[in-house]
Amino acid sequence: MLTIENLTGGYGETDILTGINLTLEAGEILTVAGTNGAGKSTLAKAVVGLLPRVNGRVTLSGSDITRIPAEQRARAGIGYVPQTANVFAALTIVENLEVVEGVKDRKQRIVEMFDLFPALNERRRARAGSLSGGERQQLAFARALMTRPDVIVLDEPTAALSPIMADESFRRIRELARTGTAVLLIEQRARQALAISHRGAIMDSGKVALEGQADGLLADQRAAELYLGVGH
Ligand SMILES: Nc1ncnc2c1ncn2[C@@H]1O[C@H](COP(=O)(O)OP(=O)(O)OP(=O)(O)O)[C@@H](O)[C@H]1O
Repeated sequence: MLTIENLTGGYGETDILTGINLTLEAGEILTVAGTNGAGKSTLAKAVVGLLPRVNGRVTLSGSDITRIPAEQRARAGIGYVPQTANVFAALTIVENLEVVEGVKDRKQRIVEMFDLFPALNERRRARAGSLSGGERQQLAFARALMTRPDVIVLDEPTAALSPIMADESFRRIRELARTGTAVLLIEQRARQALAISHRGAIMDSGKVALEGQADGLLADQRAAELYLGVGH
């Protein structure tokens, strides 16, 4: 579904990412973990088309998308929920869903989003600016799902959430993958994320330091000591 080959790039002249190779199949969850500043969000931006300078190749269902702009990638099937929630504060919840571009059978899709996120349905006429961090994150997630993306890139979706809400978010991500969506999941809660993932990649200094099956990484002593935090 998504392949990243020998990806190098950054914001200016300095490379932040170097030689990244990753693949993601339909219905698969790939967790990308790693220390602060390792380049996880930069990788997300490279995939969705928001990194100014990129070398290497990104393909979606076999098509090279490395050079196409973000809006076009979104239309081609890449959804993105950035780290700081992507919602319009002055619009209500329902209006935020109504303004997403490129949605087929919009009314039906909004009903489906409210089924998936009941908390949003309860507050559908509330302005997004008045929502809690967790609700805002759900709205950003719902907005990204409106177009039924084939691949969704989630940048720390549980960062603003309580442990209980984070559990709910992980459950939702798992369900989404079961419907065939490929999920690139960037997470600080690495152990929990790996527990719902098929595979994982651990980044360090702009490179993939370790990569493999999620259960293998969870059992890997070196990964545990260096990156996952022993006992967490
Ligand atoms: N807009 C930007 N312009 C220039 N450099 C940036 C920009 N955003 C991030 N960087 C740099 O890129 C490097 C990687 O940052 P990135 O945000 O990708 O890391 P991260 O792994 O997502 O970290 P965190 O877990 O803290 O979010 C850092 O050195 C950071 O300072």
